Amino acid sequence: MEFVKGHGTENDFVVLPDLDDQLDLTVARVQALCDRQRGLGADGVLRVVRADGKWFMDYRNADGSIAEMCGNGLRVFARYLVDAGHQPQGSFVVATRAGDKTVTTHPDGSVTNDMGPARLTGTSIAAVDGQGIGGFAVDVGNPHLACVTEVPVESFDLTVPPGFDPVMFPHGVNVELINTIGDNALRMRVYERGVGETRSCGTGTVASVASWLAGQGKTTGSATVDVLGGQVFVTIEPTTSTLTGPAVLVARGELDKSWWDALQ
Ligand SMILES: N[C@@H](CCC[C@H](N)C(=O)O)C(=O)O
Repeated sequence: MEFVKGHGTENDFVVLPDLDDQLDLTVARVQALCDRQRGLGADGVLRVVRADGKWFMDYRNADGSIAEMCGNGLRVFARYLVDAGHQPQGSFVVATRAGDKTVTTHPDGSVTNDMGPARLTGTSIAAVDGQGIGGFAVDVGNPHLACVTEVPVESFDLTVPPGFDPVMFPHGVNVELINTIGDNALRMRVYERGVGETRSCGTGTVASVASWLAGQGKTTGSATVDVLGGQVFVTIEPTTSTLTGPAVLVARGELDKSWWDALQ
């Protein structure tokens, strides 16, 4: 069983090509694959399926839970399809649980995702390190609470999950902490639902820019977002948003069949 390891701004993934939709990707298998001691190690798994003439990105968080969308994963997924010869360089559509997304791969290895609309659904408070930090709830296909703060994001302890309002976010939420660091330039840290702190979150960067704009009374604009694993560029438009950033394939290999079969 083939695997590929890749990352987008160090948000890392195990890519599992399963074109004919044969794999039984159980929670235990996802957890083992993502475990950095007993598996390959990753923030999530991207299962590559070809269904009804379309590519489908089956995304799983490291804890085995299913999420609707993954922005960094989508770039890695697109890079894999081009690298494997399944798609020519350029634009094509990938189906996700949050709908069809157009991706455009570039010769320098970067990828631009059309992420769809970033919808602001209200305001709420994240409890981080004993502090209440206000932010906007943003739906980028998956749920975010994106909090612009003047407290330096480096100072927060994200080894502990942030608290949030379970009524507003009944299915959990990804929490972003954001500083403005220059003209149209942000820095972000993120605590991801189903994973913990990661070095980047693509949907989180889109939510962050939408929240930062909303704080200025704006609904459109662009910004770079520095994350622990690099930098991405986000544009928010009236009816959609785009995310551009690197997508790197690191390794490919074979999973051991007896290891896989022993996991239920
Ligand atoms: N890292 C991803 C987001 C993955 C899903 C998220 N943890 C969730 O549960 O919604 C990204 O790059 O967007």
